[in-house]
Amino acid sequence: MTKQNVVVSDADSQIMNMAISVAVSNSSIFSAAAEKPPMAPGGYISISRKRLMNLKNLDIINGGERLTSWVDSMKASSPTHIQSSPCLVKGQSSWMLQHPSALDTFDKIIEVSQGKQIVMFLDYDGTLSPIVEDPDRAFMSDSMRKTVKQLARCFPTAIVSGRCRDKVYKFVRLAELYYAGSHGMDIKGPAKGSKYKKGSQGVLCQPASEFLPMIDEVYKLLVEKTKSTPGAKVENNKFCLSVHFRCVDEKKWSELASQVRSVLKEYPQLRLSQGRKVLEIRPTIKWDKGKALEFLLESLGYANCNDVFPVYIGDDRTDEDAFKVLRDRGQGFGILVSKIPKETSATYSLQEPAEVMDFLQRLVEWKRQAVRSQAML
Ligand SMILES: O=P(O)(O)OC[C@H]1O[C@H](O[C@H]2O[C@H](CO)[C@@H](O)[C@H](O)[C@H]2O)[C@H](O)[C@@H](O)[C@@H]1O
Repeated sequence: MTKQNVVVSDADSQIMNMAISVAVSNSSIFSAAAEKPPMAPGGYISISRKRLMNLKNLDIINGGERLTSWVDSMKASSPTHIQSSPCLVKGQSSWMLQHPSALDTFDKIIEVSQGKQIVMFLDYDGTLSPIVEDPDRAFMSDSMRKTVKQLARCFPTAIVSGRCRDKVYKFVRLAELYYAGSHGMDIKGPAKGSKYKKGSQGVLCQPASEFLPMIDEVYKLLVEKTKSTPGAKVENNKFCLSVHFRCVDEKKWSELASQVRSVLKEYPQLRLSQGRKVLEIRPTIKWDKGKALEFLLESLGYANCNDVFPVYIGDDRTDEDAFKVLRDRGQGFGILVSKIPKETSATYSLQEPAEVMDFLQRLVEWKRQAVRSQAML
């Protein structure tokens, strides 16, 4: 297995020149000589954005893909493979022009939201809490909790997470928020204390409830199957499952992919996608974080409404569904939390949870100031 740097050439939009290092094996992507792209200057391999997206967005239905594609995708999504290079720095600045910092453009953002109701959607892991090795210890700081609490007093606010709703609630511990767990497949309104609460606000939506027994069954099978792979961790997120490989030695990723695939091939009703060093398994129903966002806007009374301004902040591929919805609606915008250039439908960017907190605090400050000014009129 050889390691080579890959520069993503973006013929269509010429946006991205990000450099990632991919361990190139005899994968389906690179195996056929005719399919090998020519070497670009500087020893980089140049592949088209379309091909990279095929690799990155590998949405593997019931294990039909070649195993090497799984492993390539796991590597391509792995931050440990990102290396600094002049090309990356250049790519970073051109990407930042396309996706400016939401902090630097704060005044512009406020200007376009004028007269509209801002509604906030916040992903959890990597957005409100830093990414850590142990998923059970992804705690949110007290200052972030305080900020989100203040935010929810100013705007309707929802947490949209891949985690099961109960677990994300245990981390956030704010009853006044909307929660959409299991990648939006489990939505509940605020228990108390929200002026944006509508009706009784119990469970609002569980579109995958019939999959519960299957998810439980597959969870047990995956735990059993992957127990021989050191560091692998299967997380039951109620309507979906996560197989973590952050703590698995890279040499064992192929073994883990093979174990997961052997279980999933018996369950064509489930599909697999990828997050940050995690394989995500969920029902094949047409429901995702984007649909959850639309459902929540509707529940809040903002369906077909022109004066709403939804803002979605997230760091993961699963957040792209919500970014796309906002793009397509032409309402509000998405903010991608990332230190590195990524293909995204988000409009703006923030580097890390600390910057997310700064941005949320500025929103709160702006709103308070606006209310004060209004009261003085
Ligand atoms: O939608 P999110 O709230 O971002 O949830 C996506 C997954 O997040 C968690 O995993 C990620 O964070 C962990 C803790 O920092 C990290 O160890 C892991 O590598 C990341 O993938 C969560 O554990 C998953 O269940 C969620 O699906």
